[in-house]
Amino acid sequence: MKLKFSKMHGLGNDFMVIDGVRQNVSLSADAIGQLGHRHFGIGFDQLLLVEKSSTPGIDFRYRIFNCDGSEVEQCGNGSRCFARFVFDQGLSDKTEIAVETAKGVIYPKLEADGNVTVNMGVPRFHPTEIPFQAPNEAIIDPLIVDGQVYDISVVSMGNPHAVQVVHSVVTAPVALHGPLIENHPRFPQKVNAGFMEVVNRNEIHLRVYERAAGETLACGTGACAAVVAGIRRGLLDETVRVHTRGGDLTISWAGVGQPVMMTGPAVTVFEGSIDI
Ligand SMILES: N[C@@H](CCC[C@H](N)C(=O)O)C(=O)O
Repeated sequence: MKLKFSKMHGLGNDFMVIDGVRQNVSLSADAIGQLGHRHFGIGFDQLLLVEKSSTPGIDFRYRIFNCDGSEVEQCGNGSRCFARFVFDQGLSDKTEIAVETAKGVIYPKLEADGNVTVNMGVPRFHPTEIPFQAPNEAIIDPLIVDGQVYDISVVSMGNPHAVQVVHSVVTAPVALHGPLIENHPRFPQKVNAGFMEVVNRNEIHLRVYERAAGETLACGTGACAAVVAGIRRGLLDETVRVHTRGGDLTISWAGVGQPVMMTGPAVTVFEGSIDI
């Protein structure tokens, strides 16, 4: 069978996006892993699958798979590409849609300037919602990694994040400590590890070692989690420019109980088809 797809990216976080509304798609974790391979496949950080939703008032269902084939709950850069894809492919003529994910509904909106703004939902902090092994909810938790104590803030944006503040993202040991944090036994479903350098109250630099994908050029949910963590620590104001290695995102959060808003680009690189 020939499977049609688009190759897209949000700030260099790259995706294979598949229309599962007009195509009958069934891919095993192994098959996704092969497609995701940078040398033997198409290559991507995540595969995004567009499906119909059976929930009244919801336009689509959004399924996300890391490049190792594992299904995950949320992907921020992917959500902007998802909205651009369904509009450009004629699956919807709406510029604002409601999209069901494994962990709640998100609301992407295509902006006149080509960017996409997404209401990413309300962040969660309770250890059981991450999940994270801790006696109670805290803004900062000490995590012992390789004999050192890391002050992390845990945030769920649907998917799990552990954010730490570093002096410089250039010298931060992302490749060395990212996998140790990702696989730390206190995170039973693993975690995305964020390294945030605060420039001022409205600007940060961020690198994220993503669960199952390694360091990516940008992580949308990682940016949301970092800004939320920075605001809770009293370091940041409500609206923050996040500089990633792949470019900039704007993230806003009005506080506990409020949704996180993310604005940034979504780019189609090419369309293709592959025999599966
Ligand atoms: N790149 C994404 C996050 C993708 C999922 C993540 N690796 C996980 O396992 O939770 C983003 O832009 O949010």
